Amino acid sequence: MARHLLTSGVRQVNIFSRDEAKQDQMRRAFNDERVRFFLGDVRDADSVRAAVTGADFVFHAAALKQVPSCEFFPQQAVKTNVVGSHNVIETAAAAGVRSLVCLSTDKAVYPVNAMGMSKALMEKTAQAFARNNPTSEMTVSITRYGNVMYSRGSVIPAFVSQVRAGEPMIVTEPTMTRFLMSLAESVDLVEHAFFHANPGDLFVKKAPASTVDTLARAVAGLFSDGEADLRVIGTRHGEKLHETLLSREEMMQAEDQGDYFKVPLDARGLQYEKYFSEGAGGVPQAQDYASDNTERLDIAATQALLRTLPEVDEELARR
Ligand SMILES: O=c1ccn([C@@H]2O[C@H](COP(=O)(O)OP(=O)(O)O[C@H]3O[C@H](CO)[C@@H](O)[C@H](O)[C@H]3O)[C@@H](O)[C@H]2O)c(=O)[nH]1
Repeated sequence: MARHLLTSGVRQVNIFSRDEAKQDQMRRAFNDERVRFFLGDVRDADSVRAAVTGADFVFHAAALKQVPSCEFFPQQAVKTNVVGSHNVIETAAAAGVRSLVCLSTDKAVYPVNAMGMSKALMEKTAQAFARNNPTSEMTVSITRYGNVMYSRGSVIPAFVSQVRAGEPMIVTEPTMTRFLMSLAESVDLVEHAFFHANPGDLFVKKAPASTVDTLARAVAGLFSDGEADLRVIGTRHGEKLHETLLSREEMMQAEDQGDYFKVPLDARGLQYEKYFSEGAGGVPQAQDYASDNTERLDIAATQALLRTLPEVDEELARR
């Protein structure tokens, strides 16, 4: 995101995070005076204030995001993903930020794990801010992602290194499906939200999906000449068989924007009797938008998608 912003000619990019070592790596990689680094933690509102003061746009991606670890430490997920997000929203609004995009996940829909539950509450916190502060200068919006391919700690780099080492590929449940998005597409989604959001809007990018079995075989086919060697270990703590980017109820409200769906804020107040109208009738036809009913990629199509990733090209060049 920062790289993308710098090429688009912004005046300054503030990067706020907890990890000084990673900041040091980024400082060297960017080597650009327009990038400023702020150490802190979203749990500490004072540290957030320094980073958002003077900013026009804020992109909030700070989170505990690993499903299994949040199952063991749910309070930590609440502190960072819920309380921390509240701190970011309130602090950014007070500092005069014009637009804040909060990153969420398909795991926030019908959540079954602590990570998804905490992200669902982050979404509610952002929507409640929009509903309760109609005169705020700041537009807060939400983007919901499926799996971002090759993101740190995710399954694709793990599969690549297992194949390269000649080790079996560790597969949880072969029939599990996941939406697949590239990092470039996830940057586009945030940009789309920055430019098109009304307060409280939620955006998703339409995306295809594959089973984990297909994904593993696609990686094996790209990085080895032999048969895929899969070791099935079963579902991990808190994992779902399929993910949902939009619930049926959200699909009923969603606006189809081509590559994106936008779900507008339900801005009604608590006095529901004001909204009574006769004759709504009928059962609205809508389905969840889920990884088991979106476009399904086979091995060849998954490989074609993987080949569009710069990380995969770099790895293949090292073969
Ligand atoms: O060694 C492994 C690790 C994972 N999986 C499976 O691969 C898929 C993807 O797993 P992973 O890359 O760990 O991603 P998720 O657990 O689906 O979660 C990621 O994708 C979410 C969006 O769905 C984000 O919200 C999370 O932050 C991010 O960690 C899942 O079906 C896993 O069960 C394996 O088969 N073997």
